Amino acid sequence: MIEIDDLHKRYGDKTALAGVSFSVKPGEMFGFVGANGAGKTTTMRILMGVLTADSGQVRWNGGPLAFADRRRFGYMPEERGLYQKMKIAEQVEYFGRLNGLAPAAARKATSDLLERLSLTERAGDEVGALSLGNQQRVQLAVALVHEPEALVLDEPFSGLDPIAVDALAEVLVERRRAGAPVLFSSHQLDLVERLCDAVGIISAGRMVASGTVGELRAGEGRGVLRVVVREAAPGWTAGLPGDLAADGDEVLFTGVDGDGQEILRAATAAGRVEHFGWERPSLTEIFREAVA
Ligand SMILES: Nc1ncnc2c1ncn2[C@@H]1O[C@H](COP(=O)(O)OP(=O)(O)OP(=O)(O)O)[C@@H](O)[C@H]1O
Repeated sequence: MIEIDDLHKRYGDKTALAGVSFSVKPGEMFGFVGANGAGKTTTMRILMGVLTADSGQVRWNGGPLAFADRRRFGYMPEERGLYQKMKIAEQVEYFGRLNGLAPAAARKATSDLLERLSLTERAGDEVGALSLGNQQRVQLAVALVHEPEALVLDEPFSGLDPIAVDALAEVLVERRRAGAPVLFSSHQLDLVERLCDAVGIISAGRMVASGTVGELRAGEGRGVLRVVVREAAPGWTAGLPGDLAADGDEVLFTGVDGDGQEILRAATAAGRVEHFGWERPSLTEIFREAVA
């Protein structure tokens, strides 16, 4: 398990992190989201030992995260660091070796990954000759080649076409299934909503919301309860909780705490209930509200 505990970081007089804490469990995919400049990259750099925190701790399986542990992590930094003149397959293999794989294992893992990421035909090309999206795929292959025990990926999906997004998502899901904690940052909230077990929203160096997507969407007072009652006696909504807006037989309740069973009982007593259901906010709406 990766645990980030109360990280603080200043750059000169600029506060980048003001107490960031969260954890990523084994086999959990954690989406790290936040506006530009919120502190995601700084957090990930501290996690990977590229930067030191002013205070706070990063723990791995209960103990301080050591250099040797980090070698078994897969990291994709924000500043992509590939050797432009080196051939793709050689480069991925090289990083595999650097991270402890034996030569044959590095070769096999490289060839498998290039296949998965549709790069096999480019294996002998120099990285510098690739489009940006394809360079991104190589960067991902480099982060994944040694079958890391944990993944820390800064914007891994940015700039990828939809087919590459699916291929990468599949690889990440596999690593998760193998028990690795997977942490990635992204501005693609639909993707985070689709893939992640847990989400953390950071704003101005503080975590302002975290939990499973389901928890965030169903939070107290969140969402709109939509009720349609046919042939209801007028005034059936009198005294019910929340703010309501009626349009014919349809009534929308907002700001309702709890599960709305009281409203269901009143609706059933009043007429024929055709619809009773929560319309939950999307992650994008939750994000906007959290960082506002
Ligand atoms: N080397 C640096 N020197 C000074 N300020 C920095 C430095 N690196 C980051 N910052 C500042 O720290 C804050 C957090 O930046 P960070 O890069 O961690 O945000 P982010 O959430 O990753 O943003 P983005 O989504 O734009 O990548 C920002 O205000 C940024 O300007």
